[in-house]
Amino acid sequence: MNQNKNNLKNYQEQVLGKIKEIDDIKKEINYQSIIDILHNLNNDLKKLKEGHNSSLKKDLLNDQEIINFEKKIKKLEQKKAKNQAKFTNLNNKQKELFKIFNKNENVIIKNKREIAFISEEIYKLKDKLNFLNDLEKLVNDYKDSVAIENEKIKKLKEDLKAIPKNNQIKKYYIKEDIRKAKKQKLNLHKSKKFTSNYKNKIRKLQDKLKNYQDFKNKIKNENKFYQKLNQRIDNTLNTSIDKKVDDKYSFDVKNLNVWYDQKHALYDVDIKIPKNKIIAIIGPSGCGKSTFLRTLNRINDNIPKFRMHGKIIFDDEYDIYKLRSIYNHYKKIDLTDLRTKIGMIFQQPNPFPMSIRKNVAFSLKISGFKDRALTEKLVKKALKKANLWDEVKSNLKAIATSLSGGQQQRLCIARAIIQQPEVLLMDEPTSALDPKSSAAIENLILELKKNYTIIIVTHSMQQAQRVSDYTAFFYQGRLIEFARTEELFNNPKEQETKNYLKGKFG
Ligand SMILES: Nc1ncnc2c1ncn2[C@@H]1O[C@H](COP(=O)(O)OP(=O)(O)OP(=O)(O)O)[C@@H](O)[C@H]1O
Repeated sequence: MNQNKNNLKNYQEQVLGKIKEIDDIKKEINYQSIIDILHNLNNDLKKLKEGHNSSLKKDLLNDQEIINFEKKIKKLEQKKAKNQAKFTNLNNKQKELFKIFNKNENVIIKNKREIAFISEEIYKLKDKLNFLNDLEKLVNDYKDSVAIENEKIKKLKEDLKAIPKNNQIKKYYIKEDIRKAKKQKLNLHKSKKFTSNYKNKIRKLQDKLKNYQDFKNKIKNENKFYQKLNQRIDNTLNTSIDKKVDDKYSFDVKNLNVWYDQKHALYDVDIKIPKNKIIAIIGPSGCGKSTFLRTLNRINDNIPKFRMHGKIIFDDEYDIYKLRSIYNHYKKIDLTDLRTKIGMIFQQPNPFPMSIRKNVAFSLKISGFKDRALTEKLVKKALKKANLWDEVKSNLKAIATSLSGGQQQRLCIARAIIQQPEVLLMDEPTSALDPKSSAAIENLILELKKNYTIIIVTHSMQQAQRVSDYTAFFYQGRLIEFARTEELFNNPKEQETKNYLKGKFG
């Protein structure tokens, strides 16, 4: 363990050393403007050389000026070479760091699997131990029983002595009782032996359990170590030359086309969805609103003959159809993780047929989270965020389907929130609800905006205007107009949008 700790420490020092090297190079070459510097140097050199040649030809420069020019050219060439070398060095070092990041990430994933496996083993062992502990209690009972049998035999022997010699029948019965008691003692002995073997086993199992628990903690700590280290690497890489994001976007959709078999459902959609805003998607029935929404967390993948072309960048970094960073091809994202970050709420509330508490805690449970106390806290927090806590706190054990439609929808929102998503996709979340419940959901959406990007498909133009910051209008599979909601409704630019708002179709 200590040896391992030292190894990890050395490894950490190595990686931190690499990070420092990169930071130093960045500082030295002012990496943000390195491309500009190289570009300018190239231009200067070109000009100087041209000037030099033409001046020589025209005989306009004296010898000293020629020497000065040549010196200047040489100096700049050296500067360029030096910067270029540093730049190349920086790129190579960053590549190395990408690789280390990826390697660490693999270890983390492997360790997580191992932790899940060990947790399962620990669970089984504890079960066995409980059973054996019960058996051990029986051993103690046996001891008492043996003592009783001994007492019985002693008493019977005394009785036997006291019986007159000629009373053979009585003697026979007492001897029979003694024989039975001895037999019983023998049985008890056998049982005792049997159970004391188990005692050994219990000890062994307890040792094994302790080893497992220690091992689990060790892996957990190791993972914390790798995660911290990768965070450091990520921070260094994320300030790399390529990545410069001023405005933050949850999605950058580029040239998206979608087909269901022969049906071309979306055409060349380009849209950037700003972070922590509410975006309404409107348009007549069948224009592709749901298709667009469902393409953002890839649940359309499940539809047979679904096909897409184009690119969707999530959170300024991940290509969601390639499942990797656009800056670092080694940095991958898992589809399940992605869907955790992009929660979805459907038209019909769909609580599971289990208690309110279990519904909200569901995702924690299936991801193997076993800390009961923390689960309770997170469930409460999610229900509070979903504005449902006060209505259900006294009866968390009630079956979720007994709630009203509006409450069920807020429960589904709590179930999505507990996964700490970054985006909530909502497909007509209020169309199955009465006006009062709809208003509660709308208020909730407005509150949630602080923490999440919300994209909401709605048939109601009033709702779009009430809740959203931006509105996208789709028509016949095309994104016709995307603008601030006020602008789109008061001053639409496109003829189709004007027609739709006037109620000419849909
Ligand atoms: N699973 C599918 N298989 C084949 N075609 C589909 C499928 N899902 C949707 N479509 C078609 O794709 C087009 C877009 O449908 P989509 O459901 O995205 O539209 P929408 O604007 O959400 O409609 P609505 O407002 O009626 O819900 C429609 O012509 C629809 O018939």
